[in-house]
Amino acid sequence: MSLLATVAGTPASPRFFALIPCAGTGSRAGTAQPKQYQPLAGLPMVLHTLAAFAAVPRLARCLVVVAPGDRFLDHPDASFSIADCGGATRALSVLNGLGQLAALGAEPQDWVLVHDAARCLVTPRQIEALIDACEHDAVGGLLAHKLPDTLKREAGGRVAATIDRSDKWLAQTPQMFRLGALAAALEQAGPAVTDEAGAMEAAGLQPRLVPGGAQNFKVTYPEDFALAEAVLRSRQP
Ligand SMILES: Nc1ccn([C@@H]2O[C@H](COP(=O)(O)OP(=O)(O)OP(=O)(O)O)[C@@H](O)[C@H]2O)c(=O)n1
Ligand SMILES: C[C@](O)(CO)[C@H](O)COP(=O)(O)O
Repeated sequence: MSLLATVAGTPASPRFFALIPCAGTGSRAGTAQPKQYQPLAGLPMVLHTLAAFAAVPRLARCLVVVAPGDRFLDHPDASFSIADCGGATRALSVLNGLGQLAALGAEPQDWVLVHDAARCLVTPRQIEALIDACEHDAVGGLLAHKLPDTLKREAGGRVAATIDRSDKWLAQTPQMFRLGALAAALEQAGPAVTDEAGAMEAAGLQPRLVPGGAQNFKVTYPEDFALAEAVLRSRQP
């Protein structure tokens, strides 16, 4: 037990941090600038993402990881911190961001909620639901969406089989794990792992699946922008 915890008489509670990987190029989106900076309903996409996290009082700090030299978000009174330590893959951007959080005072036992800048439709209620479901969990977990459609396996442009979908989920973000365990798992898994849960699974752990929702999709392809814009406008008063 740390000195602080001994003095206070109770174990120090882990804190909650948000880490937003925002250093991708958005190659599938076909936009001139990285997709996370495209205007949507009057604001750059990532500012919608950050507004959702700013509305969760339990978060101690939100760190945005951008590409080296990226000054798009520089702002003196921002409710978030920025580190231009993005890497060549999402996993490297997250790993570098975890190092920055540690340098800013986050402890290995603190929780980190990693969320794609490009999932701009996440709501404060969904973030709270993930924390509520995972804060007493030994491992942590992720928002995910149960597969809504019939699932096919393809071979040469034709259906080879219909797959049982009853146990299939689409992984979303945020994904919430302890900082120390996540950093170790990402180091071990290597730069190609596509989500935090995958790194934890490779370490032999079973992250908890927490229902997200169809609207928490990742803006990935050109047609996704119009859908995201429509949802954002439908939420405006
Ligand atoms: N080297 C990278 C790659 C991705 N990301 C971030 O990870 C999130 C999810 O990744 P994805 O949608 O795959 O974004 P991109 O890699 O930018 O897209 P694409 O694969 O189409 O190039 C995005 O917010 C993206 O900015 C990152 O921080 N660093
Ligand atoms: C983390 C993620 O959003 C979960 O679905 C996803 O893996 C991000 O990257 P991808 O390259 O589009 O899979």
